[in-house]
Amino acid sequence: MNAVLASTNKIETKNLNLFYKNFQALYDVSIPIKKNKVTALIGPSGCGKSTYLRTLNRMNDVIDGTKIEGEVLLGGTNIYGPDVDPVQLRRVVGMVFQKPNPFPLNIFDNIAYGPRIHGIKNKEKLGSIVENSLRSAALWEEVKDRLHKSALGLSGGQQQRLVIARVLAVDPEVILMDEPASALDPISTSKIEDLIHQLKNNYTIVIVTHNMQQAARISDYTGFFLNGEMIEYDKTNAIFTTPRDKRTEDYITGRFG
Ligand SMILES: Nc1ncnc2c1ncn2[C@@H]1O[C@H](COP(=O)(O)OP(=O)(O)OP(=O)(O)O)[C@@H](O)[C@H]1O
Repeated sequence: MNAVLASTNKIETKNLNLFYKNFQALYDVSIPIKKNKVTALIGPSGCGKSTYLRTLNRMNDVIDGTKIEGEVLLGGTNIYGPDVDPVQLRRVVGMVFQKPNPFPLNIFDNIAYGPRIHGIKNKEKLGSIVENSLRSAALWEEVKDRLHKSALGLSGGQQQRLVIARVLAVDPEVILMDEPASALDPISTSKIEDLIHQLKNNYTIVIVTHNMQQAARISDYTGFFLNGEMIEYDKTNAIFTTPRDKRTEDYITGRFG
């Protein structure tokens, strides 16, 4: 079997079309997203990467006038089906944005926020979720003595790891990241990249990035988007060394975008 098709799919999008009112932003996008792998989405500005990412946890639902056709299967279930609760879905498919967005609360309460909403009240249980999530996000050692200080006092890179810990605290299966390191300095970026590498042992990760070196460094699979179409999807190494489509080659060699 083709190596690209060999490992298990965590999410499959099938013939996805997305419209913002009369404007079509995605055309017939089909991608198999592999379990416990990092999939990078690359392409020039405005080609639909973030739009596609948002279809994976129905974040586009909150944008007025959005219409979607096709299927997004998560473990075989269409997430756009009538029985799916988008709030529950977003627990399973968490999201991290470009700018870290901690709540104006202390560090502990930022992480405990989601578990509390999902009904966990027990102090000890919350304490262990907070500690485990911060450990998994490689932040525990830096914040363990200031859990009751404001999260807004952390550096940008620490805030982004806090946001990742907040996502982990509700026990997701998939983590979507929209340019999670583009607002960070090189050292913080490298910490986030190391963290992504760790996290894929337990989670499936989809990341939008403008940085092709980053895509090459951290991802197992890469999808190249152009004008709302997914032009080419393959193992990252193949995309960067032997792209099949001339447009992919032009993009990765810097001829446009
Ligand atoms: N809420 C919206 N309403 C209308 N059009 C939108 C909306 N969001 C995005 N678009 C349009 O959809 C297209 C795809 O945008 P999208 O943000 O998904 O691209 P992108 O590849 O993520 O871009 P960038 O790399 O610059 O973030 C663009 O033409 C954009 O202007």
